[in-house]
Amino acid sequence: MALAGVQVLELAGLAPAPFCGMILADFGAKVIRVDKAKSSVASDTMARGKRSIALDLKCPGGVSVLKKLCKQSDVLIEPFRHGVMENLGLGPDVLLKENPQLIYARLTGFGQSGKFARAAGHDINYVSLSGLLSKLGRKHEEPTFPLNLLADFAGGSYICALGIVMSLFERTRSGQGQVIDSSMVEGAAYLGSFVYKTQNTGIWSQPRGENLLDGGAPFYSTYTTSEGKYMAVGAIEPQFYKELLKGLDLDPSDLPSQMSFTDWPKLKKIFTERFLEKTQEQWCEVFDGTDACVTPVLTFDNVAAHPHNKERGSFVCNDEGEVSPRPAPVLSRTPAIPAMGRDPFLGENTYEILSENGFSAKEISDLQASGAIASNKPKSQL
Ligand SMILES: C[C@H](CCC[C@@H](C)[C@H]1CC[C@H]2[C@@H]3[C@H](O)C[C@@H]4C[C@H](O)CC[C@]4(C)[C@H]3C[C@H](O)[C@]12C)C(=O)SCCNC(=O)CCNC(=O)[C@H](O)C(C)(C)COP(=O)(O)OP(=O)(O)OC[C@H]1O[C@@H](n2cnc3c(N)ncnc32)[C@H](O)[C@@H]1OP(=O)(O)O
Repeated sequence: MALAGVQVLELAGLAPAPFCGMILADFGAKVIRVDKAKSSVASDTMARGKRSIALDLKCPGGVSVLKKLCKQSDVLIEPFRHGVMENLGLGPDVLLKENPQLIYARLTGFGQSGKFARAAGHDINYVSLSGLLSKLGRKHEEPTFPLNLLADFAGGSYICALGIVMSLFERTRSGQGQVIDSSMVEGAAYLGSFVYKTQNTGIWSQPRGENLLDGGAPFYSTYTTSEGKYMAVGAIEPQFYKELLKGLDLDPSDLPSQMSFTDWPKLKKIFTERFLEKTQEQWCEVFDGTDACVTPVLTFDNVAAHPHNKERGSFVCNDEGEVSPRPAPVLSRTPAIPAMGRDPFLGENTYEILSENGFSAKEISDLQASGAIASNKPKSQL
């Protein structure tokens, strides 16, 4: 796999860092999640392919274990607000001095500097500060956030994973590590570059929810079918719009022009009424295989069984019967091979990780006795 041979330490966090670690694990990195020794519940629901070591970083023994692990690792991902790592004596100055090749990824909401650097926050706060939330939502409604996908995962996990991979690549030339300041506000804003950089084109000239791509246009929207399911329509270009009208059995000469936005509400009403005439399956029969850009809104229950997704194997099922998306993108020679086993228990692999990283059996039992480490399988793995 592409990242084989790369050792990553992921300090346990809520959602963005876990997904970042999972991406790296899916593509072959050896990812070690560092859990709290005193914690009993894992909040990491994206632990695929990871192992877990439990350390108490509030005690000197735990800190020195992490330092030693960092000396032998390529990447550290830390998910705490600014200042937490420094307070633990694990700031980048300390760790990069001991291992100048370390890539020290700091995945936070507000970044390492600025007024909010030490403030608590969640996805919705980061998207709001990115400016993008003001653009999302239906007409006359409050801004609507797309679950916690935009900042946590797209602007957070993915952007941070990209930073890590770029740093690993750069390190092959310089031999040096570096610090990644991955702010979810900035990651989300950066993903919104298209919206920022098209502000003067006129496509956002109307209030929120009344534009081309924010649900204002009748040909870029969702519609309810006769049995209460939905179809997604994205027929922007005239040739595709023509196919849409054909599928809906509407005569263009009876309708206002496609780009007359003052007529969009009227056109939307016509489309709404037409979509209510058939079931989702019937509309798929009409539109599948055409260029009308009309697709069913699939649910988690039927997404893996859709013929297109099934043919490509876009979803995988693990040993516990849990269906999830296959890692993307697909690399031709070194594709990701997601692990199929269950997620690790907290501290399940503490002993094996320590011994792989040069700790003797005596050192491990001393650490255990001092409470610096914890394990779910204390005896069986010694
Ligand atoms: C909207 C999302 C958040 C969604 C989260 C949910 C998806 C999950 C939340 C709860 C989960 C459920 C729950 O766990 C129960 C079940 C468990 C089961 O296994 C699965 C199902 C569950 C139902 C489970 C399901 C889901 O997983 C949940 C519902 C987000 O937006 S996430 C993004 C949040 N923002 C950031 O990550 C930005 C950067 N971070 C921060 O700003 C802060 O970390 C944050 C998030 C505000 C939290 O602040 P907090 O004060 O709590 O932490 P920090 O200031 O960062 O400090 C951490 C302290 O911990 C100490 N520490 C760390 N490691 C160790 C260690 N190994 N040993 C000892 N101590 C440690 C560290 O020193 C800090 O201590 P101090 O405070 O003293 O400095």
